[in-house]
Amino acid sequence: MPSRISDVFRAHPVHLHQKQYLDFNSVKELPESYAWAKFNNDYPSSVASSKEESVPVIDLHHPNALTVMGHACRTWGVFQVINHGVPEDILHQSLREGKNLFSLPMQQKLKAARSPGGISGYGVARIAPFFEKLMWSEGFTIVGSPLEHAQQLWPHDYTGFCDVIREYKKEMKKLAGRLMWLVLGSLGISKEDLKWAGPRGDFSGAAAALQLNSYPACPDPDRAMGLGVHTDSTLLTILLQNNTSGLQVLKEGSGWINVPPIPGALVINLGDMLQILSNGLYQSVPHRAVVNRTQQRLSIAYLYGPPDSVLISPIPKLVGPACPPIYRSVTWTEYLQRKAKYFNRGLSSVRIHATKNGLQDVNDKIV
Ligand SMILES: O=C(O)CCC(=O)C(=O)O
Ligand SMILES: [Fe+2]
Repeated sequence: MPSRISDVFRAHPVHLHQKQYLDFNSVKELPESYAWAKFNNDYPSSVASSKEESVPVIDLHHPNALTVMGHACRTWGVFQVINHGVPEDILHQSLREGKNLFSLPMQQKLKAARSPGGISGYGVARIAPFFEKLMWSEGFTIVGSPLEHAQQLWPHDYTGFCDVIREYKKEMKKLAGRLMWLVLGSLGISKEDLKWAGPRGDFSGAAAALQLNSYPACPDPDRAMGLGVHTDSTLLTILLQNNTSGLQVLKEGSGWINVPPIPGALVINLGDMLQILSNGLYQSVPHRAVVNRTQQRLSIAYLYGPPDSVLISPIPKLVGPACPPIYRSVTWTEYLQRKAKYFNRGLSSVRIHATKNGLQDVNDKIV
């Protein structure tokens, strides 16, 4: 069982899959192009963790929330939050809209297909080219207004979807700003230390995308993979999952740990930009999604990053002679381009003390 991150994150060669849209519901047997098991040991049934460890659950109303969050960020890079202030109604409505979307006939979904080189729309996971086998999932990405794609999906009835998505994004933006100050506060960082958070410190210029994911029931779940291991390129990601398990995080020394759905809770992942900002004190968490035989799993990821063109570098307060900056400054736009090219070596590609070839494996992460 690989329990070290370095054992799992191999350099994935790039695979140019024929663009494949599988109508998952019509498939009775796992197609060979989706069977991961024979090709490496990074498939679900080979790597279940035997340890009884669980991702911290943080009550945002608790007076100790900041301290507990600091510990969770240092040791896990992921936690769940409850009492987060987002109305349960809007969580349910968003999942329902996601379910409706993925239930549409394939030819309808393809009307809103992500164009080559495009960002928004329906399609396979963006990280697919870095894996040899295809993933048992479909996705829908929303950047900016959902209107154009919603009109393609539901020409006569798109306002319901748009209203819910707009409301959801508004709630997520508010929560993400709050979480940022808790995470940064746990490092001793205050509003004066981060000018790009804006004059009110509300991260008004922050950039974000919404990623809806569907993992259909799978005829051979032990040999399939919903979403391959990756870290998010974000500052942080707020993830809503329906009542079906599937998300797993990789914990150094422990292996894959399930992140079970808790009704009303949201999962928070730290991303690569926060690792840069915190000079490696807080690390982005490798995660993946596995599938099951009987139930469709849905998730909605709010991918939250800094304003596109702001140069992000380790916060000056966190560097000094004893801990020099590990990363050079980089905008989110540049970082996303690097991630699209180098994938799991994205962070290493902006390290200041890089190896001779300019790159290090992502897992030479600072511990
Ligand atoms: O579906 C999940 O639980 C994970 C989704 C995810 O990691 C992503 O969209 O980046
Ligand atoms: Fe992710």
